[in-house]
Amino acid sequence: MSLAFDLSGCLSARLGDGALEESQVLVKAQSLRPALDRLSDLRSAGEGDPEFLLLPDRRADLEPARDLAFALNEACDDVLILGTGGSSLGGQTLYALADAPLGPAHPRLHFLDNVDPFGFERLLDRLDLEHTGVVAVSKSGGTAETLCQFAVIVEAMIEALDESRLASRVAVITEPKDSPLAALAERWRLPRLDHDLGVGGRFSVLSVVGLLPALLAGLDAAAFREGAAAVLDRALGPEGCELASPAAGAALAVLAAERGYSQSVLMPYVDRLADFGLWYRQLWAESLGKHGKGTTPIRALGPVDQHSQLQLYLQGPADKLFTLIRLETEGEGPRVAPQIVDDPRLEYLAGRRMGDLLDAMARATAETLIRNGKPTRTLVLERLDEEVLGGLFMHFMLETILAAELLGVDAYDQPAVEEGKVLARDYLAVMQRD
Ligand SMILES: O=P(O)(O)OC[C@H]1O[C@](O)(CO)[C@@H](O)[C@@H]1O
Repeated sequence: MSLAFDLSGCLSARLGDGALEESQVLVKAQSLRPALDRLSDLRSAGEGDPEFLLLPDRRADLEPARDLAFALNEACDDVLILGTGGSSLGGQTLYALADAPLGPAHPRLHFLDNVDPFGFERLLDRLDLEHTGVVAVSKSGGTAETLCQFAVIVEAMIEALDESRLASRVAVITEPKDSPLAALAERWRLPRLDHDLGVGGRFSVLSVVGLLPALLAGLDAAAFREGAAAVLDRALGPEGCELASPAAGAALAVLAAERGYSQSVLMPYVDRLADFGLWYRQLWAESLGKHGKGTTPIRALGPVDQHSQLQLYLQGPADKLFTLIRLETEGEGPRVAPQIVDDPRLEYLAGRRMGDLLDAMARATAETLIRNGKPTRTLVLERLDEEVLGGLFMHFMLETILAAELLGVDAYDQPAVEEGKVLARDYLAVMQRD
């Protein structure tokens, strides 16, 4: 499995004089060779940082996750996945791949990643807690929003089920060390999966953090890792600096940023990848946005955002680098019956399939962006399944850490977000308790 990213729409051959030359991108990508070799050595050694690179080759950690998924599947019609940022977005993206509704064999998953009491209480009111499971995910075990959700739900579950049955419905994924969430799990002897110590939240999608929700939805967890492994093999091997590689994607983003392209739009034409854009947004933003560096990730969805954002993309500031992802859908989906649209003005639609329209829209937008001089990278997928999605995750994680390498920033920390967290606690401290 390989992902054929096409960068030609970002280069002078298509965009004209003044645009980036292919050779510039390739030279920059080549400068990442030592970094790629380091990552390759790490993978061969089977240990070291960044540990997320080792996940595609692991299987043993999936066994306890399968057991937990099986137990929750047996007991629950609904499972709430509590957590935020990297503890939620990967799972949400994987879940979007599952066919919904999933049928009696699998529970409905609800990803609660916010603390707006309105939506929270509305969902809780609708659930039958007797048949509801909860998985709280937090790498640090100390995130206020997740702990607040957890405390509220545990109390409701104790009331509905009795404390003695809590461990049959509530589980936790957190690092194997002391934390407020770990202590609560210990207090009620809740089942617990380890969040790998060396895997950052936004790099955790291929760990049990993303794969437990996938297993709950009946997806093939190992296949995600196989797809990621295939991308990794190629990215770290002799083809690692060719134009379609993550190294070239990183080089392109950094070179484009130097020319004022300070925003990066990811626009899939696939509903099932709508959440992928949210996952990518955190990955790119938190990993690169430091010391005045980084570019702003923008999540779009085609064709719907053609009718909302495209005007700006075409005639607004020339500051955006585009990545369009399309799935081959020509000839697929429901057909527009010619007898219903027997109006000459609709002749272009008569007898066409919905997938024809989607495909035509995606191709037309890519071409229009390029004709208007907007650097546009495209990826055409022949299919979308666990293997391909696993490969996409790995491609973008590699692209991100390689861009960090070029920018000279640490891809794995997010020091600036702490300030607001501390201030929020100060505000809470002076609020009245009832
Ligand atoms: O998994 P945790 O520790 O609850 O953190 C959730 C998210 O919060 C952040 O630390 C940012 O506040 C993200 O990096 C992380 O994905």
